[in-house]
This record gives sequence, C-alpha cells and structure tokens, in this order.
Amino acid sequence: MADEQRKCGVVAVIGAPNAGKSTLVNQLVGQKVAITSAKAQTTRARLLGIALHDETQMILVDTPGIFEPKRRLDRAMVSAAWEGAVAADAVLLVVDPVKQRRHELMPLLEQLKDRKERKILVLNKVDASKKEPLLELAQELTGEVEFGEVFFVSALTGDGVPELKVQLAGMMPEGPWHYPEDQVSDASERLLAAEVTREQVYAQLHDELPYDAAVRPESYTQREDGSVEIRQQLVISRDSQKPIVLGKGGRRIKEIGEAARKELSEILGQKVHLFLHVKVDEKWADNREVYEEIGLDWVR
Ligand SMILES: Nc1nc2c(ncn2[C@@H]2O[C@H](COP(=O)(O)OP(=O)(O)OP(=O)(O)O)[C@@H](O)[C@H]2O)c(=O)[nH]1
Repeated sequence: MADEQRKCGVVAVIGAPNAGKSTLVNQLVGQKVAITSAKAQTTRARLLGIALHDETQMILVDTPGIFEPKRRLDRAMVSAAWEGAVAADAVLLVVDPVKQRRHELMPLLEQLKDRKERKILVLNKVDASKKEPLLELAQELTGEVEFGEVFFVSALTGDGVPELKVQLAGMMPEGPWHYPEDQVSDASERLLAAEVTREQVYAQLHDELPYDAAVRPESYTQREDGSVEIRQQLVISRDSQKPIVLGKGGRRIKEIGEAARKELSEILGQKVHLFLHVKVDEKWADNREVYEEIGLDWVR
C-alpha cells in the first residue's frame, strides 16, 4: 500500500500494576507478545507491542516508573517519568475497577490533566465487576480528567477490545509506518531480545553505569538450521565507559551476552546466536525520542 494512505502513531498505555495492561496489549496486537516487565526502572518508553488495523500501525508503549508504588507519591519522580515519556498520539489509562478507587489514581490523574494528548479511559475486567460500581467509578474519573472516550472492556475475554482498537486507529495521524511491513511479525521478538539484553546490562553493571546505556536491535534473522541470529548494539554515551562495559579482556560484555543469549534461547525455544557490539554515541543521552529509545528505525 502506498505510504500516503497509511497511518501510524504512538499509543501510551498507562495504569497501575495488575490493571491488565499486558493482557490488553496482547489482545490489541492479536498475538502473545512475550515482552515482560523490565526489572530496571527507567523513565524511558518501552515498547509493548505493535497493533495493526487495516492501513494503520499503532505502536503501543508504556512509561515505566510512573506507577511504582514506592515512588507513587513522589511527584518529582512522576513528572520526570512523564518528561521522559513520549508525546503520544493517544494515552490509554487502564483501570481495574475491582481493585482501584479514585483516590489511588489521583497522582496519575493529576499528571494526566496537564497532558495534551487525547486520552481514553479503559475500564478493564468488566467480566469480574458489577455494573453499578463500574459506572460510578467511570463517572468519578471522567469528572477529574477530560477523557475523549470511555471504554468498558475485558482484556481477558476480548470483550470490547475490537471497538477500542477501531477507535485508536481512527486517532492515529497519517504517515508512513515506522516498522516495515515484513518486520512487524518479528518486531516484538527483536525488541524483546533487546529488552532481555538491557536487563542483563543493568543487572551486571547497575552500579557502574546507571541508566546510561541502551540496547538497539540491529537485526533478527531466522537461520535455515532453525536457530536465530540476533545482532544488537550496546550504546553508551562516553568513551570512558567502554572499559566498564567491556571488562578485562572483554570478559564483561561476554558475560552479559552469554546471560542474555541463554535467557533468550529459553524464552524463544530456539538456539540463539547473539552478537553484541559496543557503540559510543555521545548524542545518545540527549536524544531520548521514542523511536531511538525503543530501537526503531524510521522507515521512509
Ligand atoms: N477477570 C479479568 N482478569 C484480567 C483481565 N485483564 C487482566 N486480568 C488479569 O489481571 C492480572 C494482571 O494482568 P496484567 O495484564 O499482567 O496486568 P499489567 O497491568 O500488565 O500488570 P504489570 O505488568 O504489573 O504492570 C492477570 O492475572 C490477568 O489475567 C480482565 O479483563 N478480566
């Protein structure tokens, strides 16, 4: 399809832990996206999945850190998380009406008020909640923030999700897809792989390299022998960080790569060849735009 007919945009999916974000994303994407929550908390956007609807590509991201209970009341932190957040084309607030009450959501609602993006309220788990309290909560929340739309869905059964997807697709701006069509199918694997490596980087270098590295997926190729070849860049911002990342005789990076490779093989159920290259990119730290952060190439 020609680019001019296409639409593409970013949807920020936010909500408290257990609200059902991952389940909802899986339903929107239409397949199991194996990306699990990153242990490392950063303020960067994280790709959750890519949903397609006709000619529209929707990139679903979240903004880790916003809802960490420890930090929930720390407004500075919350706004920092938002600062790092993408200027999305739509923001989905996913709420569990069984467990959550208005006051618990207030810190986030306060932040949402100031956001310019179009907002959608998703009351999830309708299969498990009674109608009256559900409607009451919807009314309370819409009294706090101007939501363009309210959806009642069950991410578990899929109830209401197709309608939500159509609505979202309608909100995406015209433009070329950020993912080439033939890569959408393994885009989540590519990013999952980068996420796994990133977790290893944080786990092994946490104290020495706080939040100062990114993993960019370069390629993800299925080999004929049934194994998968994954190439990634470990991007750091200064030359002086190189010895830390490499370690003596390159031992550090080897260990990181080996741990990531093992974990990936387990997750993917395939033999994995992982090639990890260190790249110094001074501008990386200043260039925190979402496409960079989540390893997307802009495709024209
Ligand atoms: N009954 C019911 N349970 C749901 C629904 N959606 C999600 N759940 C359940 O709620 C729990 C949390 O769902 P997740 O999708 O992992 O929630 P999350 O918001 O991604 O959680 P974090 O990763 O901790 O942020 C899981 O046990 C889901 O099966 C729903 O529509 N109905």
